[in-house]
Amino acid sequence: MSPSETLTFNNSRGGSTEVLPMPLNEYAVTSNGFLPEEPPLRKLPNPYYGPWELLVESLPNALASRTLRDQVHQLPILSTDRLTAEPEWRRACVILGFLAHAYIWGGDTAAETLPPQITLPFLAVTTHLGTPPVATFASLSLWNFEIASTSTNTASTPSNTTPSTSVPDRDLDLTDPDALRALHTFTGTADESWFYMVSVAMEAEGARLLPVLLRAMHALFAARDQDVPPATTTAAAAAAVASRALGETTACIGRLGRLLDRMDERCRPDVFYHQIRPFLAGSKNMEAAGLPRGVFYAESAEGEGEAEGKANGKGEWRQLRGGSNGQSSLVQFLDIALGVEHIAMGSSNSSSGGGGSSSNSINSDPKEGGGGQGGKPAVGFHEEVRGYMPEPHRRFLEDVAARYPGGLRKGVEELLAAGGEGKGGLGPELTEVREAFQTATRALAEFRNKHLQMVTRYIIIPSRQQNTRREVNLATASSKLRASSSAEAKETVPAGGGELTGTGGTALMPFLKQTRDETFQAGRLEYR
Ligand code: HEM
Repeated sequence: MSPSETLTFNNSRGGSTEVLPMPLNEYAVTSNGFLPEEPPLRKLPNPYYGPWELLVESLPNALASRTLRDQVHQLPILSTDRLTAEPEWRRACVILGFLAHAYIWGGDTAAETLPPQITLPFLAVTTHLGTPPVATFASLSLWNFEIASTSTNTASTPSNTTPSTSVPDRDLDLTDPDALRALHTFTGTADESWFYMVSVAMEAEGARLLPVLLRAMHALFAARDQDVPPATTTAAAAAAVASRALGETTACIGRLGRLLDRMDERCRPDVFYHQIRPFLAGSKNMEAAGLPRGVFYAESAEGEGEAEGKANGKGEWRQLRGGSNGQSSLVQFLDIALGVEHIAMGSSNSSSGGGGSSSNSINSDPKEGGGGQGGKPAVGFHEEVRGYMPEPHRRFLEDVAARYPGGLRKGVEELLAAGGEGKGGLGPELTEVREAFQTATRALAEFRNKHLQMVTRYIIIPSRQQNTRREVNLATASSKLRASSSAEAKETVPAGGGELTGTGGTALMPFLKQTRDETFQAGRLEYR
């Protein structure tokens, strides 16, 4: 399809039909952006799945009483044959993601083997949805919310009276985290629900930018592709569309930042670090937490002995990242649209100056972890975590990037190159679009700065406080020693020494600072 062709997108909110350059509904992108159009199912309708529902409903109690693993062993191995519509598959993914992480991290030591009661259906469900078999941003946040204010399922409502779906209400404002509640948590705390719901509200807030930025990229690329002299009304009109879109982007990123600030209202840093975060951990780079080989996904009862070297039953060792907001498609969309480029840490092009893959590298293969070595090309965090997004969202990002390479940065640079000073033509429009672009990239970089400060409050500072809990979990495991002499790394040293890492072994602060700096960098246009 050429850039000038358009397809329609039926925006069910308000019933209006917008003309957009890409068919968003083919990418499971809705009027709520990467969130589903309707609130997620609160219960699988087929009573066959009752045993899963019962267990996930009582998850915090089962974890607190240390009975979760026994209860999982008593589950029947359920087939996915009775899942029909997409919301049911997503609901199953939410349930199994919570059960899997609760099973692995809900004991005195980490469980090296995931039993077939979880593994078999989880593999089938995640194959269907195109995600790895692990809790992801999608299963923890995008598909795990309900409307608190209109819901009949209050905390005191027994689960057997819970209706199978939330009440759809098109006027509901998903951008208000006060109106939302997580369907499931590990800890049963309001802190954990708030942590997920702030993210949902941000996704809803950012949803409006998807059509706006697509139209702007479309306008600039279409103007460029028209074989006409630079200083035309087409180019001027395109510059005006882009300026407006960038203005909206700046305002929206400001609102995203204000939502991020609201995290502190109900999610306490010590609760996050010591109680919630341990359950979000994955199985990659988790040697210190007792998972040197990752987790064995047993596909038969015999396979359960594999971790102890007892049997050669069916199954597979997997090393996967844990759930992280870093898997948000919205932020990656903003990067693509603004032309922000992230270089894999440790690759030779790295702006942080590293050469080749290093021990602090966040490079890895999405399925196996630890890549970027042994001659394999370096894969950066952002590229890697695309493998943790639902398949249609990943495809959407890839298609947008392929269709508009370099995004608005490239589009604006080309306008400036073609119609810049001394070439006549687009004077004020050019100045306006250049400034709008620079303001928008600065807003995104400042958003990342805010996020950095949040990581300091929620991870760095609590990591320096003594953990009195006896579980082996990410809170303790992530503080493992990492050889590093850089000044930045020293800032991140926790109480016992060493460098803090993210959910997939990321050298945390250097990585986040590099990501922020690359965002600022995009604002330094090649043509001024
Ligand atoms: C208590 C709140 C939060 C903490 C402690 C936190 C922590 C982290 C950590 C440790 C990473 C490094 C990568 C990883 O380990 O997966 C990360 C990355 C990231 N986080 Fe957060 N995060 C928080 C909230 C959020 C929210 C609400 C968003 C909403 C979009 C977000 C977006 C991102 C993004 C996009 C990345 C990837 C790096 C980038 O592109 O800038 N985070 N975060």
